[in-house]
Amino acid sequence: MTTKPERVVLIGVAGDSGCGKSTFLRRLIDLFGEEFMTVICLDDYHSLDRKQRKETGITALDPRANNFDLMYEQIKALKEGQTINKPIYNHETGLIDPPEIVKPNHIVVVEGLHPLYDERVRSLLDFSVYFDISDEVKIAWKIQRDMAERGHRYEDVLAAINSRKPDFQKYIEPQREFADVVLQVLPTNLIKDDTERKVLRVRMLQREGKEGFEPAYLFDEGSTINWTPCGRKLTCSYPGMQLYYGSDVYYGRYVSVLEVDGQFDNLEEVIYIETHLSNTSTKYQGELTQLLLQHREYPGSNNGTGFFQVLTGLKMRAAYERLTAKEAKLAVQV
Ligand SMILES: Nc1ncnc2c1ncn2[C@@H]1O[C@H](COP(=O)(O)OP(=O)(O)OP(=O)(O)O)[C@@H](O)[C@H]1O
Ligand SMILES: O=C(CO)[C@H](O)[C@H](O)COP(=O)(O)O
Repeated sequence: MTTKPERVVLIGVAGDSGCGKSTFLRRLIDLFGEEFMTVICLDDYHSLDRKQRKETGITALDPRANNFDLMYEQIKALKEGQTINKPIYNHETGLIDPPEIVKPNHIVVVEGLHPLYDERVRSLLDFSVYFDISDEVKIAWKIQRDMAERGHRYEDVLAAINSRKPDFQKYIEPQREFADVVLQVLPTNLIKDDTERKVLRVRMLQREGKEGFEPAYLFDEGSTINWTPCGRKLTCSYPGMQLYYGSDVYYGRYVSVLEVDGQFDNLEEVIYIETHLSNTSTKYQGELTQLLLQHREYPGSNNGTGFFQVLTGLKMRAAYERLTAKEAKLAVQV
């Protein structure tokens, strides 16, 4: 940590395992800097260790396997500027290790399966995102990672995903109702019966009416836009690229929707898309493209997943700047 924060800004990053949360956190570090930001992984609040879960048949996704009272007390304490003694869940051993000291920081990110599940924890968050990856894409990503990097067999990966599904639908997925931004990753509409899942359709749902959050839009705020940017200024090989902007109702609330279907052939050309977006919360024209280019090696940098992850990060930075400026103003008035 650099200096003692006047105001701790709390960010929630929710989603199932293997949905791109770690990649997103790396993008947040690019924006805030490692020193300025502390990440709390909510797996550390598992109250049942691996053996206990196996014995009881309760999964880690089930609230009964997690200590929400402690989670709330400790996140609240951090937000109030206090140091906490946080438990640690050890993924290597499956055991709960002795706790560690965590100091408050300017930005505290709470990431994992349940940041929006408990009403008390949720109410502490200043900004939140939910990673909503469709089953088809989740399976493709998990199979690619677990087979290539962890030596798992195809059938085992599939069985693991299926065994988590009932609790995922009961306890994890419903949290998307409460997120300020939902990033949906779906199969492309550009290829009929695509099975490779390399080309993706990505949607960024931005909550309307949240104080200080101005959703990004394409061309004209409030309109419905379908845009095919391929041509002289954007190189698109097969199957091309399609953008959409419009409004929708999501869990009974208005959201602004931005969508990118397809992939970028040349990342430098993303600037062309960026210049047609407004309310991006960038500090200069081209910053979004620059941030993408900075880590072109991250998964998804060449499609809507990377693009919208960066845009969501910029919205979080804007929230941080607004909240800390407000705090500073109040301090001057006192
Ligand atoms: N945008 C993307 N495009 C393609 N593959 C991706 C993308 N994001 C993530 N993946 C794949 O999914 C894997 C998991 O991503 P990541 O580690 O960011 O997710 P996570 O939610 O933090 O997972 P875990 O909780 O299991 O650590 C990556 O190794 C990569 O194979
Ligand atoms: O969904 C998860 C969050 O990352 C894990 O499955 C959960 O934390 C249990 O971990 P492990 O499988 O290592 O015991």
